[in-house]
Amino acid sequence: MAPLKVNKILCIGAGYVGGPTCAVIALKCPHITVTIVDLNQARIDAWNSADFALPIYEPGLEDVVRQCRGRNLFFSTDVDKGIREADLIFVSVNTPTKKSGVGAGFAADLNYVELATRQIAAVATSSKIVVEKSTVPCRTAESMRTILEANSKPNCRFDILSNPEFLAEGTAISDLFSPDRVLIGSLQTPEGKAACASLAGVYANWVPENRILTVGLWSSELSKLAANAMLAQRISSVNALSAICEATGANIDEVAHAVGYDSRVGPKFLKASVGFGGSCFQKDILNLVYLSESLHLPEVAAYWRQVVEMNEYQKRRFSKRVVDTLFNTITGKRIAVLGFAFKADTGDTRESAAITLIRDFQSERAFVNIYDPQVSETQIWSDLAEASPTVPAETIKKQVKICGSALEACRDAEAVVIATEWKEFKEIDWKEVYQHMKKPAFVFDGRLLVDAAALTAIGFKVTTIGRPSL
Ligand SMILES: NC(=O)C1=CN([C@@H]2O[C@H](COP(=O)(O)OP(=O)(O)OC[C@H]3O[C@@H](n4cnc5c(N)ncnc54)[C@H](O)[C@@H]3O)[C@@H](O)[C@H]2O)C=CC1
Ligand SMILES: O=C(O)[C@H]1O[C@H](OP(=O)(O)OP(=O)(O)OC[C@H]2O[C@@H](n3ccc(=O)[nH]c3=O)[C@H](O)[C@@H]2O)[C@H](O)[C@@H](O)[C@@H]1O
Repeated sequence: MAPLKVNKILCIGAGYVGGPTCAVIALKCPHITVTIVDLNQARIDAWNSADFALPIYEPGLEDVVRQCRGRNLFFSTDVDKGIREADLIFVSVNTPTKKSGVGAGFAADLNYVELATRQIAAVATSSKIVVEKSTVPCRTAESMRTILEANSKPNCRFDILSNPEFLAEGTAISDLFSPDRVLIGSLQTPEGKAACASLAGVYANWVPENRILTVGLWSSELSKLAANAMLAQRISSVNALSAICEATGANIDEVAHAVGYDSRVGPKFLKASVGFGGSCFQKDILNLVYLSESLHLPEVAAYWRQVVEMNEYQKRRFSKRVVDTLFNTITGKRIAVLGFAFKADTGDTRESAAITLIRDFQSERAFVNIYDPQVSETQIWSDLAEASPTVPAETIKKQVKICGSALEACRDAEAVVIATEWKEFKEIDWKEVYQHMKKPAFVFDGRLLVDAAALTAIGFKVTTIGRPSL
């Protein structure tokens, strides 16, 4: 069966994945028309804004959108029109953890995937390749196929592919320009293989052939969950070791360096931290836990669950260390939290460790000053309200101040907590910060970011994750 040549691509979901991924496809494939649709009008308006005030902050993204928007890249809320016109449709909608019902707290909420699939089935009048871009539990493609086939019109066939996304926020554009691999899963039938070749043909416009991996549908779906689980497991492993370092006098940076030098382990993703955040690690591991339990594999479920538990422990441990070091009480004290995003170079705050730390400080009745170079005030207030649903908004506003600079956040504070590894925190004038803080002035480095010896020489009392207290 000859693969279909793709001329028109639709992406349903203009979020952190759909937006950058399909913008890069438009850039690299000028002969393909790419339309990205979303139900969220404000999001689409931001993608279309005249001054390129895009809805997500991602280095290099604006440049890509500037080159393609209006040429072969379009953003719209007209989902039906997009479906009718496309040959290939990416489903890149959110798949959050279920909040209620069966599997609440663990299983992925597939409602958005199902609604998008049903809309494709209802509207399509010609054959389509439907690509699962969202991260989904193993065998979701089967449910999508059942829905599509049960609702398809005559002469309308649907081929389903799995093409999970591996980009990381903050480096999305470079990850998309030169991915370690592109993974495409398909049914191993002639039709499935032809659809797979069509999508591979799109990526082949810029990705070397040996980096385009083609596998079975279920392997592809599971590989995405497995990749995130194993990445998160590395961080939980190094964070577990950081607790041993603090108690023994070993230094986690030195330990990680020594371990990572083994070519079988490798040096990347071994940075101890105040805990991993982001929209996916926790969600995808819980999804794997749920899958394991559903398959009656309780030992496997417990194994993966521990990765998330270790992460919770790391955040708790760090908050406690702040309180212990500040003479066992932070009530009425002012703490500057530098960084609110879940990692540097993104404005995304989903599951950010900073949110948990600030909630802990608030419950100890401390005052908190927050500064982040990319996160909006509205987002911070909304995250803090969600983290403490029983605390009235006025109480939160009395305890928390959002500041316009790191220096302003640190003024009159007794302690600075580095929660996100923004480069600018390394480069601030720490001597000036010291002058304006209460004494003794404490720094808690949750990201192994600053030069502890240099700060100690200025006069700070520095506590670093994975190193014993001075
Ligand atoms: N954020 C990340 O770095 C990565 C996320 N993923 C996965 O990609 C998927 C999407 O994640 P994000 O882009 O972060 O989510 P997001 O929440 O930023 O974007 C999803 C978008 O889909 C839209 N949407 C939902 N249902 C729709 C429908 N029926 N029609 C039109 N639009 C609809 C929502 O309004 C939202 O704007 C998730 O499954 C996630 O696990 C995978 C790799 C990386
Ligand atoms: O499925 C997803 O959503 C994505 O999840 C992660 O990407 P992302 O969450 O954007 O960012 P990471 O760089 O993986 O960082 C995740 C968290 O781990 C923390 N981290 C990372 C690395 C490290 O060594 N130590 C550490 O604490 C980061 O600060 C951050 O809070 C994966 O890296 C991507 O491959 C995947 O596509």
